[in-house]
Amino acid sequence: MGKYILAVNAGSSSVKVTFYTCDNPPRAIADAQVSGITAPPPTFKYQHGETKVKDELKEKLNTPQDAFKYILERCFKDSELSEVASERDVAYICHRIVHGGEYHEAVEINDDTLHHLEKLEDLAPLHNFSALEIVRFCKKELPSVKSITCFDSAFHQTLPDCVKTYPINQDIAKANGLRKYGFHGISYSFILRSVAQFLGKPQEQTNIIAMHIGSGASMCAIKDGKSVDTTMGLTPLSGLPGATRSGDIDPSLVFHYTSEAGKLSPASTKEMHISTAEEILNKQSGWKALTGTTDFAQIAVDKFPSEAHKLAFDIVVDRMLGYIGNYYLKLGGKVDALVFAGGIGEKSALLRRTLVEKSQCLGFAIDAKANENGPRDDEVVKDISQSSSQGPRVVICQTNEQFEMAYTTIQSRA
Ligand SMILES: Nc1ncnc2c1ncn2[C@@H]1O[C@H](COP(=O)(O)OP(=O)(O)O)[C@@H](O)[C@H]1O
Ligand SMILES: CC(=O)OP(=O)(O)O
Ligand SMILES: [Mg+2]
Repeated sequence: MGKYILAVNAGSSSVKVTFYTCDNPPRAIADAQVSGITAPPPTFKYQHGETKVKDELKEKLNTPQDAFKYILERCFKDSELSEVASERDVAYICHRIVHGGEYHEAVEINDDTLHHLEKLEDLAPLHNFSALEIVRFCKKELPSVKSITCFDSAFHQTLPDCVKTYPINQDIAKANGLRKYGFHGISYSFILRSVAQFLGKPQEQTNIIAMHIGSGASMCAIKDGKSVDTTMGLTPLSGLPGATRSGDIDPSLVFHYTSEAGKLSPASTKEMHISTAEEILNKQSGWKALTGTTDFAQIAVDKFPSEAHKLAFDIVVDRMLGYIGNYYLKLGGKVDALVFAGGIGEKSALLRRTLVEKSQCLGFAIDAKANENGPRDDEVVKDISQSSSQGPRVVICQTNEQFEMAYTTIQSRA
Protein backbone atom coordinates (compact mmCIF):
# COMPACT_ATOMS: atom_id res chain seq x y z
CA MET A 1 0.00 0.00 0.00
CA GLY A 2 1.18 3.57 -0.72
CA LYS A 3 2.56 5.81 1.97
CA TYR A 4 0.91 9.13 1.26
CA ILE A 5 -2.45 10.82 1.67
CA LEU A 6 -3.93 13.26 -0.82
CA ALA A 7 -6.47 15.66 0.69
CA VAL A 8 -8.70 17.28 -1.92
CA ASN A 9 -10.76 20.41 -1.32
CA ALA A 10 -12.84 21.00 -4.45
CA GLY A 11 -14.82 24.20 -4.74
CA SER A 12 -16.74 25.54 -7.67
CA SER A 13 -13.87 27.78 -8.78
CA SER A 14 -10.80 26.16 -7.27
CA VAL A 15 -9.33 22.78 -6.40
CA LYS A 16 -6.75 22.55 -3.61
CA VAL A 17 -4.76 19.37 -3.02
CA THR A 18 -2.29 18.76 -0.19
CA PHE A 19 -0.02 15.70 -0.02
CA TYR A 20 0.61 14.30 3.49
CA THR A 21 2.68 11.53 5.03
CA CYS A 22 0.72 8.85 6.93
CA ASP A 23 2.41 9.87 10.22
CA ASN A 24 0.29 10.69 13.26
CA PRO A 25 -0.15 13.66 13.00
CA PRO A 26 0.25 13.77 9.21
CA ARG A 27 3.01 15.99 7.79
CA ALA A 28 2.38 18.07 4.65
CA ILE A 29 4.96 17.51 1.90
CA ALA A 30 3.42 19.45 -1.00
CA ASP A 31 0.55 21.77 -1.81
CA ALA A 32 -1.00 22.32 -5.23
CA GLN A 33 -3.95 24.35 -6.31
CA VAL A 34 -5.75 25.43 -9.47
CA SER A 35 -7.91 28.52 -9.12
CA GLY A 36 -9.89 30.68 -11.52
CA ILE A 37 -11.74 27.76 -13.16
CA THR A 38 -14.78 29.99 -13.61
CA ALA A 39 -12.74 33.10 -14.55
CA PRO A 40 -10.11 31.91 -17.07
CA PRO A 41 -7.19 31.76 -17.46
CA PRO A 42 -6.81 29.35 -14.57
CA THR A 43 -3.72 29.64 -12.38
CA PHE A 44 -1.66 26.81 -10.94
CA LYS A 45 0.12 27.29 -7.62
CA TYR A 46 2.47 24.71 -6.27
CA GLN A 47 4.69 24.48 -3.23
CA HIS A 48 7.09 21.71 -2.29
CA GLY A 49 9.95 22.35 0.13
CA GLU A 50 11.70 25.49 -1.12
CA THR A 51 10.11 25.23 -4.57
CA LYS A 52 7.27 27.67 -5.26
CA VAL A 53 5.56 27.84 -8.65
CA LYS A 54 2.77 30.12 -9.90
CA ASP A 55 1.75 29.64 -13.55
CA GLU A 56 -1.00 31.06 -15.66
CA LEU A 57 -2.28 28.07 -17.59
CA LYS A 58 -2.86 27.90 -21.34
CA GLU A 59 -4.76 24.64 -20.91
CA LYS A 60 -8.54 24.93 -20.82
CA LEU A 61 -9.70 23.56 -17.49
CA ASN A 62 -13.46 23.87 -17.51
CA THR A 63 -14.37 21.83 -14.47
CA PRO A 64 -12.96 20.96 -11.04
CA GLN A 65 -12.47 17.43 -12.38
CA ASP A 66 -10.22 18.78 -15.20
CA ALA A 67 -8.32 20.82 -12.59
CA PHE A 68 -7.83 17.77 -10.35
CA LYS A 69 -6.56 15.68 -13.31
CA TYR A 70 -4.14 18.47 -14.18
CA ILE A 71 -2.81 18.71 -10.60
CA LEU A 72 -2.38 14.96 -10.33
CA GLU A 73 -0.50 14.68 -13.61
CA ARG A 74 1.84 17.55 -12.79
CA CYS A 75 2.61 16.26 -9.34
CA PHE A 76 3.10 12.62 -10.43
CA LYS A 77 5.49 13.81 -13.17
CA ASP A 78 7.46 16.21 -10.97
CA SER A 79 10.90 14.67 -10.43
CA GLU A 80 11.36 16.80 -7.28
CA LEU A 81 8.28 15.15 -5.75
CA SER A 82 9.54 11.64 -6.41
CA GLU A 83 7.83 10.32 -3.24
CA VAL A 84 4.49 10.51 -5.03
CA ALA A 85 4.98 9.40 -8.62
CA SER A 86 2.05 7.11 -9.26
CA GLU A 87 -1.09 5.51 -7.87
CA ARG A 88 1.14 3.00 -6.04
CA ASP A 89 2.48 5.70 -3.70
CA VAL A 90 -0.95 6.82 -2.49
CA ALA A 91 -2.75 5.10 0.38
CA TYR A 92 -5.80 7.36 0.71
CA ILE A 93 -7.48 10.21 -1.09
CA CYS A 94 -9.68 12.28 1.25
CA HIS A 95 -12.37 14.35 -0.38
CA ARG A 96 -14.19 17.29 1.16
CA ILE A 97 -17.90 16.81 0.51
CA VAL A 98 -20.00 19.73 1.67
CA HIS A 99 -23.38 17.98 2.10
CA GLY A 100 -23.24 14.63 3.88
CA GLY A 101 -26.96 14.30 4.71
CA GLU A 102 -27.30 12.05 7.80
CA TYR A 103 -23.64 10.92 7.89
CA HIS A 104 -22.07 11.54 11.30
CA GLU A 105 -18.51 10.81 10.25
CA ALA A 106 -16.17 10.27 7.32
CA VAL A 107 -16.87 7.16 5.22
CA GLU A 108 -14.94 5.06 2.76
CA ILE A 109 -16.30 5.12 -0.77
CA ASN A 110 -17.80 1.91 -2.08
CA ASP A 111 -20.73 1.31 -4.42
CA ASP A 112 -23.26 1.78 -1.58
CA THR A 113 -21.84 4.99 -0.11
CA LEU A 114 -21.30 6.51 -3.55
CA HIS A 115 -24.87 5.70 -4.54
CA HIS A 116 -26.15 7.27 -1.31
CA LEU A 117 -24.10 10.44 -1.88
CA GLU A 118 -25.32 10.69 -5.46
CA LYS A 119 -28.87 10.84 -4.07
CA LEU A 120 -27.83 13.92 -2.06
CA GLU A 121 -26.33 15.70 -5.06
CA ASP A 122 -29.43 17.78 -5.76
CA LEU A 123 -29.52 19.17 -2.18
CA ALA A 124 -26.18 20.93 -2.69
CA PRO A 125 -25.57 20.82 -6.44
CA LEU A 126 -23.15 23.75 -6.45
CA HIS A 127 -20.78 22.01 -4.05
CA ASN A 128 -21.37 18.27 -4.08
CA PHE A 129 -21.44 17.77 -7.83
CA SER A 130 -17.82 18.88 -8.40
CA ALA A 131 -16.52 16.91 -5.45
CA LEU A 132 -18.35 13.76 -6.53
CA GLU A 133 -17.05 14.10 -10.09
CA ILE A 134 -13.55 13.86 -8.59
CA VAL A 135 -14.55 10.90 -6.40
CA ARG A 136 -15.91 9.11 -9.51
CA PHE A 137 -12.70 9.92 -11.42
CA CYS A 138 -10.50 8.51 -8.61
CA LYS A 139 -12.57 5.35 -8.31
CA LYS A 140 -12.15 4.72 -12.04
CA GLU A 141 -8.59 5.90 -12.67
CA LEU A 142 -6.92 5.10 -9.32
CA PRO A 143 -8.84 1.96 -8.32
CA SER A 144 -6.28 0.69 -5.78
CA VAL A 145 -6.46 3.89 -3.69
CA LYS A 146 -9.05 4.12 -0.90
CA SER A 147 -11.27 7.19 -1.24
CA ILE A 148 -12.49 8.65 2.05
CA THR A 149 -15.19 11.31 2.04
CA CYS A 150 -15.22 13.88 4.87
CA PHE A 151 -18.39 15.89 5.32
CA ASP A 152 -18.81 19.57 6.17
CA SER A 153 -22.20 18.80 7.69
CA ALA A 154 -21.07 15.96 10.02
CA PHE A 155 -19.84 18.25 12.82
CA HIS A 156 -23.35 19.70 13.16
CA GLN A 157 -25.19 16.40 13.76
CA THR A 158 -25.43 17.51 17.41
CA LEU A 159 -27.78 20.43 16.62
CA PRO A 160 -30.82 20.29 18.93
CA ASP A 161 -34.20 19.56 17.29
CA CYS A 162 -35.50 23.07 17.93
CA VAL A 163 -32.51 24.49 16.04
CA LYS A 164 -32.45 22.11 13.10
CA THR A 165 -36.20 21.91 12.44
CA TYR A 166 -37.85 24.37 10.06
CA PRO A 167 -41.44 25.18 11.08
CA ILE A 168 -43.05 23.67 7.95
CA ASN A 169 -45.16 20.57 7.32
CA GLN A 170 -43.13 17.84 9.05
CA ASP A 171 -44.25 15.00 6.77
CA ILE A 172 -42.88 16.88 3.78
CA ALA A 173 -39.79 18.00 5.71
CA LYS A 174 -38.95 14.41 6.74
CA ALA A 175 -39.70 12.89 3.34
CA ASN A 176 -37.41 15.39 1.59
CA GLY A 177 -34.72 15.81 4.25
CA LEU A 178 -35.58 19.50 4.68
CA ARG A 179 -33.80 20.68 7.82
CA LYS A 180 -30.82 22.72 8.95
CA TYR A 181 -27.61 20.72 8.35
CA GLY A 182 -24.87 23.37 8.69
CA PHE A 183 -21.51 23.37 6.91
CA HIS A 184 -17.79 24.27 7.25
CA GLY A 185 -17.74 21.49 9.88
CA ILE A 186 -14.34 20.12 8.81
CA SER A 187 -12.97 23.58 9.58
CA TYR A 188 -14.92 23.84 12.89
CA SER A 189 -13.54 20.51 13.99
CA PHE A 190 -9.97 21.77 13.35
CA ILE A 191 -10.79 25.05 15.12
CA LEU A 192 -12.27 23.32 18.19
CA ARG A 193 -9.31 20.98 18.69
CA SER A 194 -6.72 23.75 18.12
CA VAL A 195 -8.41 26.34 20.33
CA ALA A 196 -9.14 23.85 23.14
CA GLN A 197 -5.48 22.81 23.09
CA PHE A 198 -4.42 26.46 23.12
CA LEU A 199 -6.68 27.20 26.09
CA GLY A 200 -5.50 24.06 27.88
CA LYS A 201 -9.06 22.72 28.19
CA PRO A 202 -10.57 19.36 27.18
CA GLN A 203 -12.66 19.77 24.03
CA GLU A 204 -15.75 18.49 25.91
CA GLN A 205 -15.55 21.51 28.20
CA THR A 206 -14.79 24.13 25.57
CA ASN A 207 -17.35 26.81 24.65
CA ILE A 208 -16.59 29.04 21.68
CA ILE A 209 -18.20 31.31 19.13
CA ALA A 210 -16.36 30.33 15.93
CA MET A 211 -16.43 32.27 12.67
CA HIS A 212 -15.28 30.77 9.38
CA ILE A 213 -15.30 33.82 7.14
CA GLY A 214 -14.11 33.26 3.56
CA SER A 215 -15.87 33.61 0.23
CA GLY A 216 -18.38 31.29 1.88
CA ALA A 217 -18.98 32.51 5.44
CA SER A 218 -20.58 30.96 8.49
CA MET A 219 -20.55 31.04 12.28
CA CYS A 220 -21.00 28.30 14.87
CA ALA A 221 -21.88 28.20 18.56
CA ILE A 222 -19.91 25.36 20.17
CA LYS A 223 -21.02 24.33 23.67
CA ASP A 224 -19.07 21.67 25.59
CA GLY A 225 -17.34 20.74 22.34
CA LYS A 226 -20.59 20.30 20.37
CA SER A 227 -22.20 22.41 17.65
CA VAL A 228 -25.44 23.80 19.13
CA ASP A 229 -26.19 26.28 16.36
CA THR A 230 -24.74 27.44 13.08
CA THR A 231 -25.73 30.00 10.48
CA MET A 232 -25.92 27.87 7.32
CA GLY A 233 -28.96 25.66 6.83
CA LEU A 234 -30.35 23.15 4.36
CA THR A 235 -27.69 24.44 1.97
CA PRO A 236 -24.69 26.79 2.41
CA LEU A 237 -26.86 29.69 1.21
CA SER A 238 -28.47 30.79 4.44
CA GLY A 239 -27.06 32.88 7.29
CA LEU A 240 -24.26 35.29 6.46
CA PRO A 241 -23.69 36.87 3.06
CA GLY A 242 -20.69 35.58 1.09
CA ALA A 243 -18.71 36.72 -1.95
CA THR A 244 -21.54 35.81 -4.32
CA ARG A 245 -24.17 34.47 -1.87
CA SER A 246 -27.00 36.52 -0.44
CA GLY A 247 -27.19 34.85 2.95
CA ASP A 248 -30.56 35.21 4.71
CA ILE A 249 -33.31 36.96 2.80
CA ASP A 250 -37.08 36.74 2.97
CA PRO A 251 -37.75 33.56 0.87
CA SER A 252 -40.57 35.29 -1.02
CA LEU A 253 -38.10 37.79 -2.43
CA VAL A 254 -37.12 35.39 -5.22
CA PHE A 255 -40.58 35.51 -6.78
CA HIS A 256 -40.53 39.31 -6.85
CA TYR A 257 -36.99 39.33 -8.27
CA THR A 258 -37.85 37.19 -11.29
CA SER A 259 -40.87 35.30 -12.57
CA GLU A 260 -38.40 32.65 -13.79
CA ALA A 261 -37.37 31.81 -10.20
CA GLY A 262 -38.53 28.19 -10.27
CA LYS A 263 -37.26 27.36 -13.76
CA LEU A 264 -33.97 25.55 -14.37
CA SER A 265 -31.08 27.97 -14.70
CA PRO A 266 -29.14 28.01 -17.99
CA ALA A 267 -26.12 26.92 -15.89
CA SER A 268 -27.79 23.54 -15.31
CA THR A 269 -26.53 20.50 -17.17
CA LYS A 270 -27.95 17.06 -17.84
CA GLU A 271 -26.42 15.84 -14.58
CA MET A 272 -26.60 18.97 -12.41
CA HIS A 273 -29.84 20.82 -11.80
CA ILE A 274 -30.04 24.31 -10.31
CA SER A 275 -33.03 26.62 -10.40
CA THR A 276 -32.74 30.22 -11.56
CA ALA A 277 -33.40 31.39 -7.99
CA GLU A 278 -30.58 29.22 -6.64
CA GLU A 279 -28.26 30.52 -9.34
CA ILE A 280 -29.10 34.18 -8.54
CA LEU A 281 -28.86 33.86 -4.77
CA ASN A 282 -25.71 31.70 -4.79
CA LYS A 283 -23.75 33.13 -7.71
CA GLN A 284 -25.00 36.63 -8.46
CA SER A 285 -25.45 38.13 -5.00
CA GLY A 286 -23.30 38.84 -1.94
CA TRP A 287 -20.63 41.54 -1.88
CA LYS A 288 -19.88 40.95 -5.59
CA ALA A 289 -23.41 42.15 -6.42
CA LEU A 290 -22.96 45.26 -4.28
CA THR A 291 -19.42 46.26 -5.25
CA GLY A 292 -18.42 44.30 -8.35
CA THR A 293 -15.61 42.48 -6.55
CA THR A 294 -15.49 39.09 -4.84
CA ASP A 295 -12.23 40.13 -3.13
CA PHE A 296 -13.06 41.23 0.41
CA ALA A 297 -9.54 42.70 0.74
CA GLN A 298 -10.72 45.48 -1.60
CA ILE A 299 -13.76 46.14 0.58
CA ALA A 300 -12.33 45.93 4.11
CA VAL A 301 -10.05 48.97 3.88
CA ASP A 302 -9.88 51.95 6.24
CA LYS A 303 -10.84 54.42 3.50
CA PHE A 304 -13.73 52.88 1.55
CA PRO A 305 -13.34 53.33 -2.25
CA SER A 306 -17.11 54.00 -2.61
CA GLU A 307 -20.38 54.13 -0.68
CA ALA A 308 -21.20 50.69 -2.09
CA HIS A 309 -18.02 49.24 -0.54
CA LYS A 310 -18.89 50.80 2.80
CA LEU A 311 -22.42 49.38 2.58
CA ALA A 312 -21.11 45.88 1.80
CA PHE A 313 -18.74 46.04 4.78
CA ASP A 314 -21.47 47.37 7.09
CA ILE A 315 -23.87 44.60 6.04
CA VAL A 316 -21.31 41.89 6.82
CA VAL A 317 -20.57 43.50 10.21
CA ASP A 318 -24.28 43.88 10.99
CA ARG A 319 -25.12 40.22 10.25
CA MET A 320 -22.08 38.87 12.11
CA LEU A 321 -22.75 41.08 15.12
CA GLY A 322 -26.32 39.77 15.28
CA TYR A 323 -25.04 36.19 15.49
CA ILE A 324 -22.38 37.04 18.10
CA GLY A 325 -25.20 38.32 20.33
CA ASN A 326 -27.42 35.36 19.51
CA TYR A 327 -24.71 32.77 20.20
CA TYR A 328 -23.49 34.53 23.35
CA LEU A 329 -26.99 34.01 24.76
CA LYS A 330 -27.20 30.41 23.52
CA LEU A 331 -23.95 29.68 25.37
CA GLY A 332 -25.44 31.27 28.50
CA GLY A 333 -22.66 33.90 28.51
CA LYS A 334 -20.09 31.14 29.23
CA VAL A 335 -17.81 31.81 26.29
CA ASP A 336 -14.13 30.79 26.44
CA ALA A 337 -13.21 32.46 23.16
CA LEU A 338 -14.42 34.34 20.14
CA VAL A 339 -12.55 32.77 17.20
CA PHE A 340 -11.80 34.38 13.83
CA ALA A 341 -10.92 31.95 11.01
CA GLY A 342 -11.16 31.56 7.20
CA GLY A 343 -9.36 33.74 4.64
CA ILE A 344 -11.11 36.94 5.75
CA GLY A 345 -11.33 36.17 9.47
CA GLU A 346 -7.60 35.41 9.54
CA LYS A 347 -6.48 38.37 7.42
CA SER A 348 -8.81 41.29 7.98
CA ALA A 349 -7.68 43.24 11.05
CA LEU A 350 -10.33 45.87 10.25
CA LEU A 351 -13.21 43.38 10.36
CA ARG A 352 -11.96 41.94 13.67
CA ARG A 353 -11.42 45.38 15.23
CA THR A 354 -14.85 46.63 14.14
CA LEU A 355 -16.69 43.56 15.46
CA VAL A 356 -14.86 43.39 18.76
CA GLU A 357 -15.38 47.11 19.42
CA LYS A 358 -19.10 46.65 18.81
CA SER A 359 -19.15 43.61 21.16
CA GLN A 360 -17.44 45.41 24.03
CA CYS A 361 -20.58 45.22 26.17
CA LEU A 362 -20.12 41.41 26.28
CA GLY A 363 -16.61 41.77 27.69
CA PHE A 364 -14.60 41.23 24.48
CA ALA A 365 -11.51 43.42 24.02
CA ILE A 366 -8.51 43.21 21.69
CA ASP A 367 -4.92 44.34 21.71
CA ALA A 368 -4.61 46.74 18.73
CA LYS A 369 -1.05 45.76 17.85
CA ALA A 370 -1.55 41.98 18.13
CA ASN A 371 -4.65 42.36 15.96
CA GLU A 372 -2.83 44.41 13.28
CA ASN A 373 0.14 42.00 13.18
CA GLY A 374 -2.00 38.87 12.92
CA PRO A 375 -0.50 35.38 13.30
CA ARG A 376 2.92 34.19 12.11
CA ASP A 377 2.74 31.59 9.32
CA ASP A 378 3.45 28.77 11.77
CA GLU A 379 1.14 30.06 14.52
CA VAL A 380 -2.09 28.03 14.42
CA VAL A 381 -3.83 30.00 17.20
CA LYS A 382 -2.95 33.56 18.11
CA ASP A 383 -4.41 35.36 21.12
CA ILE A 384 -5.27 38.96 20.23
CA SER A 385 -7.13 39.76 23.48
CA GLN A 386 -6.22 42.83 25.48
CA SER A 387 -3.78 41.60 28.14
CA SER A 388 -5.72 43.26 30.98
CA SER A 389 -9.05 41.80 29.75
CA GLN A 390 -10.88 39.57 32.25
CA GLY A 391 -13.43 38.71 29.57
CA PRO A 392 -13.44 35.81 27.09
CA ARG A 393 -10.35 35.42 24.86
CA VAL A 394 -10.38 36.75 21.31
CA VAL A 395 -8.23 34.58 19.02
CA ILE A 396 -7.35 34.02 15.38
CA CYS A 397 -7.18 30.38 14.26
CA GLN A 398 -5.49 29.55 10.94
CA THR A 399 -7.84 26.79 9.97
CA ASN A 400 -6.80 23.98 7.63
CA GLU A 401 -9.47 21.79 6.07
CA GLN A 402 -7.01 19.57 4.17
CA PHE A 403 -5.03 18.83 7.34
CA GLU A 404 -8.23 18.02 9.23
CA MET A 405 -9.24 15.46 6.59
CA ALA A 406 -5.82 13.77 6.61
CA TYR A 407 -5.80 13.85 10.43
CA THR A 408 -9.28 12.27 10.68
CA THR A 409 -8.25 9.56 8.22
CA ILE A 410 -5.11 8.70 10.21
CA GLN A 411 -7.00 8.70 13.55
CA SER A 412 -9.74 6.41 12.29
CA ARG A 413 -7.25 3.96 10.85
CA ALA A 414 -4.64 4.06 13.66
N1 LIG B 1 -6.21 41.19 3.94
C1 LIG B 1 -7.44 40.77 3.65
N2 LIG B 1 -8.52 41.44 4.10
C2 LIG B 1 -9.75 41.03 3.81
N3 LIG B 1 -10.02 39.93 3.08
C3 LIG B 1 -8.99 39.21 2.63
C4 LIG B 1 -7.65 39.58 2.87
N4 LIG B 1 -6.85 38.66 2.26
C5 LIG B 1 -7.67 37.75 1.65
N5 LIG B 1 -8.95 38.08 1.86
C6 LIG B 1 -10.16 37.41 1.35
O1 LIG B 1 -10.31 36.07 1.76
C7 LIG B 1 -11.30 35.47 0.90
C8 LIG B 1 -10.95 34.01 0.62
O2 LIG B 1 -11.04 33.29 1.82
P1 LIG B 1 -10.94 31.69 1.81
O3 LIG B 1 -11.30 31.20 3.17
O4 LIG B 1 -9.62 31.30 1.26
O5 LIG B 1 -12.11 31.40 0.81
P2 LIG B 1 -12.74 30.10 0.18
O6 LIG B 1 -12.06 28.88 0.76
O7 LIG B 1 -14.15 30.16 0.66
O8 LIG B 1 -12.58 30.27 -1.28
C9 LIG B 1 -11.34 36.32 -0.35
O9 LIG B 1 -12.55 37.07 -0.38
C10 LIG B 1 -10.15 37.24 -0.16
O10 LIG B 1 -10.33 38.44 -0.81
C1 LIG C 1 -19.78 25.23 2.75
C2 LIG C 1 -19.20 26.33 1.97
O1 LIG C 1 -19.79 27.36 1.83
O2 LIG C 1 -17.97 26.13 1.49
P1 LIG C 1 -17.05 27.21 0.76
O3 LIG C 1 -16.83 28.31 1.74
O4 LIG C 1 -15.76 26.46 0.48
O5 LIG C 1 -17.76 27.66 -0.47
MG1 LIG D 1 -13.55 27.62 1.93
